[in-house]
Amino acid sequence: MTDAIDTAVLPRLDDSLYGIETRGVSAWFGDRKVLDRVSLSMTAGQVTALIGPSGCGKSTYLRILNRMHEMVRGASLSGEVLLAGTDVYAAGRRPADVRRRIGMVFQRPNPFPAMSIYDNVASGLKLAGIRTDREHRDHLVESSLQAAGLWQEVSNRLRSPGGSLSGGQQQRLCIARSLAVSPDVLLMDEPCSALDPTSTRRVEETIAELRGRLTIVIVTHNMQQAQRVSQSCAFFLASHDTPGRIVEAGPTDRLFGAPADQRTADYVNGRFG
Ligand SMILES: Nc1ncnc2c1ncn2[C@@H]1O[C@H](COP(=O)(O)OP(=O)(O)OP(=O)(O)O)[C@@H](O)[C@H]1O
Repeated sequence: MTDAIDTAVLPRLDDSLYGIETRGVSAWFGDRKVLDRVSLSMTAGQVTALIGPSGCGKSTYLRILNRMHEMVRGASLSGEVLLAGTDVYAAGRRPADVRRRIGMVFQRPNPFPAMSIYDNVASGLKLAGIRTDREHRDHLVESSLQAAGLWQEVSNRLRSPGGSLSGGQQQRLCIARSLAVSPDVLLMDEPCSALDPTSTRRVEETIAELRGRLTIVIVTHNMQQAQRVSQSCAFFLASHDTPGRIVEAGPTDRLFGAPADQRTADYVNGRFG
């Protein structure tokens, strides 16, 4: 094992936090424009929540951040996505490398159900092409499960299948799998929408514990959740003839307590959407 590999997969420390920023990002599916010049800075080590009514482009925006948008046939985009000051769409940058630095957790937990809990977490390393020896892998699996808040519940059954866990545990397993490769950014697309309230709380606790260790961007429809987990918020809005735009972005307390735009006030107070 080389030092370079070791450093690449060690749990992240505060001094290596990177934020992510977009400048003038627009997106299309075919010739339909769904996002219009979205500029947003997502602060290193903080949780940024993307909120807004259904169809305003939140998930599309999230998927642009780690180059998943381009996997959809006919999809295109313009603008810049800067991670540590470098455009993730720069010529020569490999999408797989970008996705390793910017991980994603989806709406429905998607562990490999027949694969063991241990191997599910280790699969993150394998998929990223990171080779480790057994001892180091054990360490990474444990520290990733610890960071995802699942270690205590599974440490005595690491060889049980991932599919034997509850929905909430499976979602934390997916978080652990993402963390195993030490990403700079974790994207979460409505990670609790398929979970019961208790599991939701547990995932929210995990998000709170991860704060300060990496940068998190979460899409949520749940206004209470946005207030509980995020420090910054961006409110997206689209209409039938206008693509999604950011109406307002800033500290979560301000967006909910003293929004500058009436549409933000109406949305966060549940008057539409
Ligand atoms: N694969 C696709 N092909 C064509 N159009 C798409 C595709 N995915 C999304 N869209 C369209 O792009 C627009 C933005 O969708 P997106 O899913 O990003 O919105 P959203 O704000 O995340 O919605 P929701 O909150 O319902 O998940 C919508 O009009 C949607 O119909």
